[in-house]
Amino acid sequence: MPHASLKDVDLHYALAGDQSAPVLVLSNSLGTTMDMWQPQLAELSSHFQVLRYDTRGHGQSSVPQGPYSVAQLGEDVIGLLDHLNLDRVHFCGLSMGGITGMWLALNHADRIHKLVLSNTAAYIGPPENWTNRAATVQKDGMASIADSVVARWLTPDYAQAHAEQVEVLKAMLASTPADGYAANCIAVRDNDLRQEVGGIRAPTLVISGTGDMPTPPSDGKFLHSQIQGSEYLELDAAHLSNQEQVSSYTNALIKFLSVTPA
Ligand SMILES: O=C(O)CC1=CCC(=O)O1
Repeated sequence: MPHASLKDVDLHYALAGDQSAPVLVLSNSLGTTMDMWQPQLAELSSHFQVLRYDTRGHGQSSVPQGPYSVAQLGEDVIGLLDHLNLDRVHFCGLSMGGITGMWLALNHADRIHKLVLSNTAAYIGPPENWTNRAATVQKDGMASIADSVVARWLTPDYAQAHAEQVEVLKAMLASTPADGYAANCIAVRDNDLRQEVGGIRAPTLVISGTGDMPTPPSDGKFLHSQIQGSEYLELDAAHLSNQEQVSSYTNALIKFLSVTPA
């Protein structure tokens, strides 16, 4: 799959779907790759030109020297859009991907048409958790956190019934470069958009998971309360709600992104 050589990073990306359809960018969460969107890919590609990419430090993208900032993650998206001559796009990000989306909608409002903020928060504390997690993976490797982190991505009942999917997610996390993961932990740690998200003007859908512990519904409701005219959807899921509630998640995206605002 192609790479875009940007200022200080090579971004691995994939573009699928009808070239005349609106572009929808999908942005992955911390410790996953663009493959996290596999459950949505076929259906979304029949409505949109779907652009997925591996956030810097993840998957097959390069791992520039860290720590990173959310501004860097956002500028990577702008670099990728420029590289592909894409002017204005829909953007859906989950967790860290959602933070990137908030930053883009605030700092490059002219490039973002509609925004989906999924299982995310304007601020994910406490900071010491991120500092400790970054230090742990650099000392003990990614495998050392795989069980505890993935346990929070899916509800216990769902995980028990989908053991194979759990293993795929653990392998995805474990194969993330430790330096890249740690550098992104610091980007999440240092991000606080609570005072700014009220400035988002893009039509926005906020998606939460009832059983999401890292970014609980209270975080999604905060975003909904701050972003004028936003819509709110809560799914019966944990953090990776797109994996656990595949059809509800995909249908919600298609419905929201396809409606023309009055
Ligand atoms: O993996 C986690 O711990 C939850 C999470 C926070 C930011 C993100 O992208 O995932």
